Formats: sequence, C-alpha cells, structure tokens
Amino acid sequence: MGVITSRQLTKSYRNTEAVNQLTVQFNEGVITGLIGRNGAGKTTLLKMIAGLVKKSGGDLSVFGEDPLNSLKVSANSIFVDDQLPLPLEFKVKDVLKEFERFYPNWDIELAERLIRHFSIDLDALPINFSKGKRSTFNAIVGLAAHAPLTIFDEPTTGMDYSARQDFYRALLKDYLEHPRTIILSSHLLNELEDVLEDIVLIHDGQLYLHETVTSLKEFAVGLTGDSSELSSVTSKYEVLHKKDVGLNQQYVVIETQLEEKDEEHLKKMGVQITPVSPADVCVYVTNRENGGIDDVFNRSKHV
Ligand SMILES: Nc1ncnc2c1ncn2[C@@H]1O[C@H](COP(=O)(O)OP(=O)(O)OP(=O)(O)O)[C@@H](O)[C@H]1O
Repeated sequence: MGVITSRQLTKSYRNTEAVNQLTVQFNEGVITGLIGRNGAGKTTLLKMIAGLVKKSGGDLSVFGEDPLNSLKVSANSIFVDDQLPLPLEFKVKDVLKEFERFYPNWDIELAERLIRHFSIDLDALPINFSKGKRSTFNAIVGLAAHAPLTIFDEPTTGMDYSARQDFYRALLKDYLEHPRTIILSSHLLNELEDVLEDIVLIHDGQLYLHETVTSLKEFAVGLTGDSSELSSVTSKYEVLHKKDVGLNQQYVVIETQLEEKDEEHLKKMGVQITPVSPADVCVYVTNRENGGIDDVFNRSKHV
C-alpha cells in the first residue's frame, strides 16, 4: 500500500524543474532508498513529502492528505537532514527531553543508549559538533522519534565509515523492532543494499525506476570478453554501459538476463558473465544519455 503517492508532481524554481511531473508511490512499512545524482531532485521531493516545501503542480498525498500545513503529516513524520534547527543554548540532554513533547513515540532509552554508544556527551552543545558528529546526533534523533514516516535526507554526511556502518545496523535493528515507513536518500547505495527493500531512482526530477533491491540485483548482467564476440550477441539487447578493458576486450552491461542459448555461446567463447550491483545499475541507467566519463576523453566522439 502506498503511504505516499504523487501524480505529475512538479516543483519549479525559476528556470529549474527540480521535480518534473513525477508519479511515484512509496510503500507503507518499507525502507525505501531514494537514489539520484547531484541535483536530481531528492531533497526537493523529500521536503514536499514532509510538508516543508510547496509544490508547483500535480498531486501529492501523504497519509491521505496534502502534506503542506497538514497537522496529521507533521504529527506522524520526522524529516532529518544535516541541519536540525535547535536553540543555540540547548545541550544534548535538553534536546532529548524536549523531543519527548513533539514525538508521541519518542524512545528516550534508545536515544540515550545510542548517545552513549557514539560517545556523545549529554552536556555538549550540538551547535559545536563536528560535521560527522552532528549527522550522528541527528540520525539518533531520527531513529528515536519512531515516527510512522521517518525521512532521512543524506543522513550520513560527514560520518566516518565505522559510524556509517553502526548507523545502518541501528536503523535495521530498530526498524525490525518498530516497523514503519522509512525513506532514506543517499549516494552510498553500495553500502545500503542490505538495509533497503525498495529503491526509487530519480534523475532530472523524473522517475527512472522503482524496484525492489532483489529485482535490481537481477536487472542487468555484465559481460567481459572479446569485443567482436560480444557485439555479435549484445546487438539484440539493450546495452546500458560499454567500456574497453584491454586490446579487443570489452566490458558490456546489458539490461535483463541473457537468453540461455546466448549464455552458453558466450561461455564457450570464454566470455565472463558477472552480476551488476544495484549501485552500478543506477549509475549506468542515469548515464545512458550522457555516456560515461571515458567518453569525455574519447576525442573521436567530439570531432
Ligand atoms: N531553493 C531553491 N532555489 C532554486 N533552485 C533550487 C532550490 N532548491 C533546489 N534547487 C534546484 O533544484 C534542483 C534539485 O535540487 P535538489 O537539492 O532537490 O537535488 P538533490 O537530488 O537533493 O541533490 P544533491 O544530491 O546534490 O543534494 C537543482 O538543480 C537545484 O539547484
């Protein structure tokens, strides 16, 4: 079931269509990753969902209501990014106490346990935190709120690898204990694969794909081998990505799985067949029109 549905949703800023006629649904009780290149429209979309930004056109429904100025949406959701607006004089312990008033499901015990785990001082002023510490603190608040709709906009900005791994683990464990709808925007899909159930990929404000992580793992297949052998077979498939990897050798990524007879033929010809990670699929799908970075250096394409 879709807790959030948009139809032809648009947000324009002067000459930019940050979100462009986007029709998408986020499923209830699922952790969805919102993925997209820089400027794809992720933050704009998430802010519209949280009721923080006004749409320019189309329809958006969150818990059955237009989220802008909706008490139902603000009472049932939390939006976490790298800026948690707090009074300057608030210490960590003040924030934890204060949030109890705003979030009916606020889990102070979980917040305190996570604060201890991440070595955050209860008497510290969040305003003085380093970038990574601030993100960690905001992420803790986002988890402990146990809001039915929890939105994390690039929650791990500045966190070191170990803090990120701990956050993903905490997110998953807490979600299993308290299932709810979680949307998480990130550039680090390869780190998140095991946490996410669904992936929504947007590009230029539009929906590119909405798949489960499981099906995205089978979305494409990578082939490495002799260029002419490969082109004889791959011409009938949708090629997502191609690059030279040696003398007359290529790596080609095709959409969908190979037909059995093609697979047998390629294997006989010594072609290596490998899975393509969801993170790479997202990169290849959104690079389709621009080509890869190799094309920038391929002078013959620019003459
Ligand atoms: N307040 C604003 N005024 C003008 N343009 C804006 C504003 N907010 C966003 N944009 C533009 O809208 C587009 C989408 O921006 P948005 O921040 O939603 O992308 P994003 O996917 O979150 O990017 P990133 O991954 O870099 O954070 C960009 O071209 C951005 O410059």
